Amino acid sequence: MTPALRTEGLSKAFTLHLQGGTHIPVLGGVDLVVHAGECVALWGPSGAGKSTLMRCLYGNYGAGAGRIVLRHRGEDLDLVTADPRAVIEARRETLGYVSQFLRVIPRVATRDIVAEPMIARGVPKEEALARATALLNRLNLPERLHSLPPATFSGGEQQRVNLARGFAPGYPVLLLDEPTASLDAANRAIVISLINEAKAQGTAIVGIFHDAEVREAVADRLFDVLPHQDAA
Ligand SMILES: Nc1ncnc2c1ncn2[C@@H]1O[C@H](COP(=O)(O)OP(=O)(O)OP(=O)(O)O)[C@@H](O)[C@H]1O
Repeated sequence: MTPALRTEGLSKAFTLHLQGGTHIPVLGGVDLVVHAGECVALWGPSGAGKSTLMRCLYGNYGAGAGRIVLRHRGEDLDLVTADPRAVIEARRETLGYVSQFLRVIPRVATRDIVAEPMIARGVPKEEALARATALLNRLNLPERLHSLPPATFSGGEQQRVNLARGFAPGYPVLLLDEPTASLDAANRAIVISLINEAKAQGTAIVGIFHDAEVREAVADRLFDVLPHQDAA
């Protein structure tokens, strides 16, 4: 089976230009393979490079070497060399990302923030808004908050808005960076259900789950992210 997402020899280092060009190697030769319907949890000590790998997978960080191959529209797309427009299109159609923190857009209502990626994928506005409302309700976000911008929401409320926005479109590949970090037990259980339902529908998931209970409930396997040998 063709993987939904894979990396081949992915390396990433940071160069601190304001610190005399200090070179910090983080990822070295990472070969990650994720298939449709499975959830792979990134695993490794603090500082090993899990978040860095996640950001590379979404194309937020350029790679130093190697390939990041996404199955997009039935073909392989190398996110490392792809044209920026192709990356944007892949994010719209194929690759979703739920980061830990919501990037708040001023004055835009929560319901619209959640509906926006669905509308961008061609879902009619009314249907997108209805799906947004249903998912926000499922995540226990009080209905009185749906029409407000989330700037003043609590950390857990903002995380649930982010989760609704990431899960609603049904991306074939979903990246989850600590999706339950700010949530209580009841909402964590709902997120576990959402992840397992997405897997059952064929979504390939890569996640960072510091919460052992969540990780054990959703992850099919762990992928070791090792501290770079030059960094030891
Ligand atoms: N933008 C950056 N510039 C310079 N160094 C960075 C940058 N981002 C991350 N690093 C460094 O890369 C290393 C890996 O960081 P990263 O956040 O990916 O680790 P992590 O495995 O996710 O850790 P944690 O489990 O603590 O969140 C760290 O040593 C960090 O200092």
